[in-house]
Amino acid sequence: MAMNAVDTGLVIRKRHETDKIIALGGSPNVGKSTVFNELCGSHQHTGNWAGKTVTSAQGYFEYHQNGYVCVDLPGCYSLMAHSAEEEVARDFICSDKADAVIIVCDATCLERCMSLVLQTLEITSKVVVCVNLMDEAAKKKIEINLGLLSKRLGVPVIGTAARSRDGLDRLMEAVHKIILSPENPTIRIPYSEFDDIASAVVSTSEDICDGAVTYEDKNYWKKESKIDQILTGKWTAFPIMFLALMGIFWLTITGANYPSQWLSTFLFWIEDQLTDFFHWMKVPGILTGMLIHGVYRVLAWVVSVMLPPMAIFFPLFTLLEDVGVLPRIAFNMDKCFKKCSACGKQALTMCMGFGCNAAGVVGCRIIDSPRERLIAILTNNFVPCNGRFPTLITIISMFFIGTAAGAGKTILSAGIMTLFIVLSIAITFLTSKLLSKTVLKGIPSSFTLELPPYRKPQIGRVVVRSIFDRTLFVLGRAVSVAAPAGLIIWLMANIVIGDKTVLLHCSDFLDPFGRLLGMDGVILLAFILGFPANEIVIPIMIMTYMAEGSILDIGNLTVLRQLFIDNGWTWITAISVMLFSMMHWPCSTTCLTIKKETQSVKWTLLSVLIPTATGMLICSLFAAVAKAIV
Ligand SMILES: Nc1nc2c(ncn2[C@@H]2O[C@H](COP(=O)(O)OP(=O)(O)OP(=O)(O)O)[C@@H](O)[C@H]2O)c(=O)[nH]1
Ligand SMILES: [Mg+2]
Repeated sequence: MAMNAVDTGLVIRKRHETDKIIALGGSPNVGKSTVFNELCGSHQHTGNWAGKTVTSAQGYFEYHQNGYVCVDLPGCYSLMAHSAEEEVARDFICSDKADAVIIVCDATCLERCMSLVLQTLEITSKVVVCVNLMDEAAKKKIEINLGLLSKRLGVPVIGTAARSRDGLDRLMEAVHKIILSPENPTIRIPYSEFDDIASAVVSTSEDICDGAVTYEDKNYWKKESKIDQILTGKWTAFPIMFLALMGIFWLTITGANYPSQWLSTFLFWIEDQLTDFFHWMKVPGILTGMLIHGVYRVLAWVVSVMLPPMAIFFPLFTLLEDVGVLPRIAFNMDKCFKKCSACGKQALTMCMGFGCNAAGVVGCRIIDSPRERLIAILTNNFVPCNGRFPTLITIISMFFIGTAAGAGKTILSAGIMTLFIVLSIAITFLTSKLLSKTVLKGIPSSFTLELPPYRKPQIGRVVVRSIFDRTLFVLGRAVSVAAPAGLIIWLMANIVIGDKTVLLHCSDFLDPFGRLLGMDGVILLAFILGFPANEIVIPIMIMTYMAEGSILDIGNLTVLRQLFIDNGWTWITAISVMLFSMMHWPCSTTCLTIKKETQSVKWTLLSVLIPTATGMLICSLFAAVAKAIV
């Protein structure tokens, strides 16, 4: 059998020499990563839209005492790759690295997945076809004759419902057998022998499915198209999106309010206990200062301010993602992006950016045209990521709403937050347009955006997974940055050079620049020190202001507000900080990711320069106008 050995550049990490390698390929959004996660116990990103997996992932599991390395590949419709991530899949399937290839198909539209199966069979006979989403097919009254399909294809065809692990054992049994069997050219029943039709020998996807897939209820998509008419309708789409966004923020702000206060009360109570304990142990004052008033205090702040909103926002976002709302949002925004000569899929990468800009930047691989991909990468940072939401929420609560929670007040804060997000999206459009008129000239390419079927999410699972995989992950990263930052700030606040502390020297130096932008030197310093992670910006401001005076109960927003006001904050400062928080340099992780994705220092620098310059321009304009009015 002819096999092209393609160098895939993918390093397979086997645990034992005898481990077997399984490739998991298939069309986009058919459940490859779900199969992968269930087999390997991993937590690859899954969700109901096409193009989540953009690089391959590896996992390990044992079945019948045999070791398997499983490779989760990006989705592709055919082995004729169009985009970077499809190439990853094609190269791996075409290389001879895999001992077996599982092609995952969607049971509700099997025909569409069949051409990839046929193409793969041209390359290797070690194929197992996994017809996934059998539960959905059953709901839609689609019947599939797996035996007949297997006969026609000449390889095992196994029905699964990966999300509930149904059929995965049978799948592995088949894989195990096919790996053990000697390599045979696939013996397929030629088309001429399919029952009564005898006109052609070459089988196509249609022929393979003919008679093996029956639709009992042909109108099953009627209900979905009705929902789509509303969600993507000319007059309804944008108001619904706006309200949904506001609803998410309302739930996040309302839900996070009390837990945030409880957490901070608790964590600062611990701080007191720790201080007493250090005193009792006769630990030198400098060490107590560094560890408790430096490291611990910033950590406590990051955790109490960030954890509750994230623990609410991420599950909500994941639910929308699993139902299938994300691609509808992209569909609605397609026209706007086209007008800016950018790609409609940028809406998807923008949505990813709300979670984490670095993830959004990697997600840009789903955009085929290099020009449009660069536009999406360069503007991703305009939507505030989860590290910046808490900053925005805290400032809104402190300066515009008051700290007492009431239904009216939280709706107002959700409204303000939504307006800021709409602004950030508007700036994304403007910058995309500007880029496509200047350094990244070109006409928009066309693409097909898939609207996946609505899927019922498993709510309990979504909540648990989004808390463990996303919330704790992001929090962990923030905490690991916050600890050393706390130490550095404490040192800067306690080392005196000349007549003042290093911290004061720095903030005094930055003060004139900060004032120009409607802020002050301390705030600008906090943004600069927050380069490793945006989450620590507010804690740094608090620490710096506190290094000058001293207050005790910083867990309380009213006290905190007073601290800020005592340091000269007005509503102008508050809005300037919010604007600058949305528009300044990307965090270090995002910068590194941009460098990796673009392979270019020039584009990385530009991606720092664009939001920073925009933020400076908008903040200084706002500050000048606002001060003139007041
Ligand atoms: N009802 C049902 N849903 C499933 C099943 N398997 C996967 N899903 C859902 O289908 C959606 C897509 O699953 P993924 O595993 O992300 O699909 P993928 O093929 O890896 O997608 P890409 O990486 O984007 O190509 C997710 O929302 C899953 O929860 C299943 O057996 N039944
Ligand atoms: Mg995937």
